[in-house]
Amino acid sequence: MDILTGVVTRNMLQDEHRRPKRSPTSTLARVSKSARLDTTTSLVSVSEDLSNSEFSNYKGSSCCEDASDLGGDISIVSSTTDRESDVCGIPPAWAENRAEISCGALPWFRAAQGAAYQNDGRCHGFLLSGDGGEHTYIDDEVVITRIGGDCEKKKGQLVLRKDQNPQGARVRALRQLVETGGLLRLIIGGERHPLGRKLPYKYNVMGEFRTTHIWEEKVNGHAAYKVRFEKSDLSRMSWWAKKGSPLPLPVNDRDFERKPISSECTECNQESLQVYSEAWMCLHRGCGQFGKVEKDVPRCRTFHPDFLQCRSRSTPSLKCPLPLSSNAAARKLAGASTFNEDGWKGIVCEECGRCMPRTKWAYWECPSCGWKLEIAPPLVGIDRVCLPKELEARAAERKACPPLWDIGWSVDKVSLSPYLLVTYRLEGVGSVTHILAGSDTNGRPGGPNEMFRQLQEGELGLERRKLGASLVGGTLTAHFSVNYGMPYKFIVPVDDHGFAGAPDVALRGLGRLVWATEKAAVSNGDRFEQPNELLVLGYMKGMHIGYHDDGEDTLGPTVATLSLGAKSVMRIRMKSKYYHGLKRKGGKTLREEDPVLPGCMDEDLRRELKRELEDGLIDQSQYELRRAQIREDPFKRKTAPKDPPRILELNVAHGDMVVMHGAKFQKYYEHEVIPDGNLRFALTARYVKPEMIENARHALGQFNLTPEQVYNGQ
Ligand SMILES: O=C(O)CCC(=O)C(=O)O
Ligand SMILES: [Fe+2]
Repeated sequence: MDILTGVVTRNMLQDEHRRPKRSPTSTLARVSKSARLDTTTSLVSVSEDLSNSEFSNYKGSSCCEDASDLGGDISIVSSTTDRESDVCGIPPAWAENRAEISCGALPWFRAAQGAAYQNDGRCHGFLLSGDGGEHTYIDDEVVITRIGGDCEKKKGQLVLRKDQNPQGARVRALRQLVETGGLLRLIIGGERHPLGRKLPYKYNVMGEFRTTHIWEEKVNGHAAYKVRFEKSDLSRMSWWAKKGSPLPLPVNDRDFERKPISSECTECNQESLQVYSEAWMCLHRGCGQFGKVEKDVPRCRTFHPDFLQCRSRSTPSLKCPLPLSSNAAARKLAGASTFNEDGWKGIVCEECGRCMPRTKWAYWECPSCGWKLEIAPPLVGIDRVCLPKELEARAAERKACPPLWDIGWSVDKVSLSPYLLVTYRLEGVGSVTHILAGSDTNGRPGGPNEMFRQLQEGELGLERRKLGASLVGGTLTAHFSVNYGMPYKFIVPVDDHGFAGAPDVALRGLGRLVWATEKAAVSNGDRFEQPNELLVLGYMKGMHIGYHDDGEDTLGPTVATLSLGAKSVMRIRMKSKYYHGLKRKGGKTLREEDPVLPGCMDEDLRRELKRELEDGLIDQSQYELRRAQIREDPFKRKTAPKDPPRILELNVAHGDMVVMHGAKFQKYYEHEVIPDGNLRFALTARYVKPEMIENARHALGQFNLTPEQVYNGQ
């Protein structure tokens, strides 16, 4: 097989070991539970001699859809899997968790949550998971499920909580597919997927389907939408067919005239299909007969055979508009700028079909089989990520950013000249020091321009890591990182990079940040603690770091960052729990500790009350009661802001340094950084308390800077 062109040779197709082990074909059709009423099911097809059957046309053991069948652009999906499964083939793409399936590898399914992925009003992909519950039916060609949404979890089950909106985006997008005959792709997977068979992977791409029907039913007293999908290519066996299933009936032998029964409602005079065998019911929510059946009719559970077995003729010209995988877009990056958004989206492994996010800076690597897609990133000059006027401005000509809240600040052109020094002070909490750079320092030998190049040339070991707290398991950070020196939070021990082997550019950065840390700490009248850890972050276009603090108990009070490359905005705001004085955002329980920070909600009232408590005018219980009363009022106000307002929004440019100082600052405030441009690095130095780290790892944080790496502010 030629990996690059994706040509799969005939020999490969006949490669014996790639074929599925098939038991002799049964002469009986698999009759699904709900189709039991009709034993003359049209799915029966018998062929003992597989070599003469359509089967030999299938690639590898995937006796059905594969990458190219699906209009995809991945070169090959290996046909073997050592996974145990009850099905006869393997999916064209798969994933081990929800974050992988929506990592961008599948351009038609980028939904981090929910069952459907829509874009521009069109539904491109739909995930069948256990959430469909008993409402989901699947056989080898037909899928019936509820469309999801508007549910709440009750005893582990998703329960509809209101009538579903007929104008909702998902309903409209699926209805549009019914009307136009457009195709979408389905995925099956999750914890309790609805197919009672062992599937090869956690999440499995099924293939292309048409959306044949969308209708309303009464579920738990509410109007709920259901949808019927039908496999678009009926000529091939579905990979999810049970091992040993007969081949599908040849297309030419099928009865395309078979249609579901439709009857008119005596009350609303509208037609409704007979979906269930047990009874016909009106499927129009406005009608008094909606969802009603005769009293003695058993609960409708079995789909009517005509509804299940009717088929639409395939239209070969119909294809899904988006390619199966984003591999072609990723491959185009070779030789171009790899730092655009496609550069960090996932791709599908061309060996084993796994959806894999980009976790490494310079390549994609499959965590299952090790297959790699490497792209030699071109060197991006600083003039490609900064405008000429940004590169030419001298520090003294740059504008300081006024605070967005009433806090003390000063602008100083002298103390750190040629830098512009802007200091923001939060009384009793700490400070933020912004050291603005300009053309006078950036272009110097060993300075930021050179460092920006060095960072791209070196093998730093930048990786995207798993987010500790995330709604969707397996979610990765939206930036790459590598840690040097003392160990720091999420970095696992095997990734330890001591300063001893650190590249020159990391040590140069450290030298600058030692200087900036000292200046900031001393100007606050505090002791200077020399940093012993350096975190390098790399951002490609569209990446960022969301709101967080750097206040782990292993860290000292000063955090200094040097910014290189594209400009960015750094936002700082009070944490919600201190702003609202609540234990949890949106909750009712008050925080015991209420520092009453400048600018917090109901600041004056809360401060006055605190004073009364401290002066002994009220006791703790009165204090709590009165605080609850204060909180009640503003919360009833519809205008109560959901998120605390920002206090600072700094425009951080190439060469700038920002120092946050004060343990309380990290405790009460949080920051985020949103780069604006193709490529940016941030080097952040902190002091990790050695007493909190095992002795054997202390040496990692020791360093000796050469005279060139020491920085003196020039
Ligand atoms: O990218 C930046 O400038 C900030 C990085 C940061 O906040 C961190 O490393 O904790
Ligand atoms: Fe941070």
